[in-house]
Amino acid sequence: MSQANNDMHLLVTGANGQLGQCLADQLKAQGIVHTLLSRQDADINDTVVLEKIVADKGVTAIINAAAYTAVDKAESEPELAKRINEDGPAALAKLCSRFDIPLLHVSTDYVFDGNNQTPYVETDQTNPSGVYGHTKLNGEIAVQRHCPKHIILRTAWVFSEYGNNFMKTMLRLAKERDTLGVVADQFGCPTYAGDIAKALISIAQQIHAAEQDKSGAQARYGVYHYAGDEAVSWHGFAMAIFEEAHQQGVLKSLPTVNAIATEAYPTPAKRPAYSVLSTAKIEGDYGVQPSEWRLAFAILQKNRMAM
Ligand SMILES: NC(=O)C1=CN([C@@H]2O[C@H](COP(=O)(O)OP(=O)(O)OC[C@H]3O[C@@H](n4cnc5c(N)ncnc54)[C@H](OP(=O)(O)O)[C@@H]3O)[C@@H](O)[C@H]2O)C=CC1
Ligand SMILES: Cc1cn([C@H]2C[C@H](O)[C@@H](COP(=O)(O)OP(=O)(O)O[C@H]3O[C@@H](C)C(=O)[C@@H](O)[C@H]3O)O2)c(=O)[nH]c1=O
Repeated sequence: MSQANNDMHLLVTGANGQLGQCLADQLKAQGIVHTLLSRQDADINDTVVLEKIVADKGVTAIINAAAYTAVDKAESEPELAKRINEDGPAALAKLCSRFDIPLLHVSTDYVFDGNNQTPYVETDQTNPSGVYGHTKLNGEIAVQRHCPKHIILRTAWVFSEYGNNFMKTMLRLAKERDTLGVVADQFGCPTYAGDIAKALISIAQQIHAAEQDKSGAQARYGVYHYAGDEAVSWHGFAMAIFEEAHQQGVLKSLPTVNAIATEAYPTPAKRPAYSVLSTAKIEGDYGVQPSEWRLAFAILQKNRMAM
């Protein structure tokens, strides 16, 4: 069931999530032929429905933006998290393999334990701490096992104008309270979902071109890290959010933001203390630049799109 010599047609699962909606915006803006599937349209585990869509539409690659992303809730719903983060990607990988098309799957910095002191590269040892990270890692393993033509894009600390994210939580809390406590001993790289969408589409286009290239150019598959260009603590991220929001007039006054230790903010799931991702490999192989998260954030604030 090969899809060779077709025009590119991207299928996006999880289309109502924050990454899914950014993908939809970019695909429409770039005039790329695509099909968007929300959970209501098709569950990623429902291979009968998905197989028909791939065949009928001549899909040439799938981008899986569907996931279970409630990090703390996953600790009490491990079976549901497994179904969405492991079984779903496994089903998609088998489907892509049957059609001989690439699967671009999205994963997380939470596959690492956070004990590194230098940015994580793709070959570093994984060792997730919580259910979410465990299920995401098992999803990666399933994709690698079942679909040779895979891109696993690990990203981190995602924010956007859509859905739920740390930026929106902070802006909401700043309206409700004068004082907040935010952990200052966990470090990572905020990443704008719109930039992840651009990165995924660019990779899909480059793979498609290589697959069509009769000269023998090879598509590069494997695990890639993609994240923001500057590492901060959650406290640093919160300060950046508030300062920009204040400057743009979104917040009338700055809240007091206390820098606290992880122990002072107990959560059901343990998070990595350090999950900075090196983006050197994706820059080298695909020419994709890291997310300029402060710039993206400023644009969202300026356009009043961050509330
Ligand atoms: N958010 C973050 O900070 C980070 C996210 N990531 C990864 O990035 C990817 C995108 O995350 P993000 O956009 O933030 O996630 P969201 O939670 O915003 O979106 C996930 C989407 O998946 C859908 N979904 C859930 N279960 C199924 C299912 N069984 N079948 C079809 N669709 C389903 C959800 O539908 P519904 O709305 O109906 O629940 C939701 O629309 C995920 O792989 C995530 O693990 C990586 C690092 C950081
Ligand atoms: C709301 C809040 C959170 N925190 C802390 C808790 C936690 O350590 C950190 C981040 O909190 P959140 O629960 O909002 O973020 P969290 O859900 O851990 O975000 C993660 O989501 C998943 C999907 C990923 O893949 C990760 O890359 C990462 O983005 O901030 C505070 O210290 N004070 C606060 O008021």
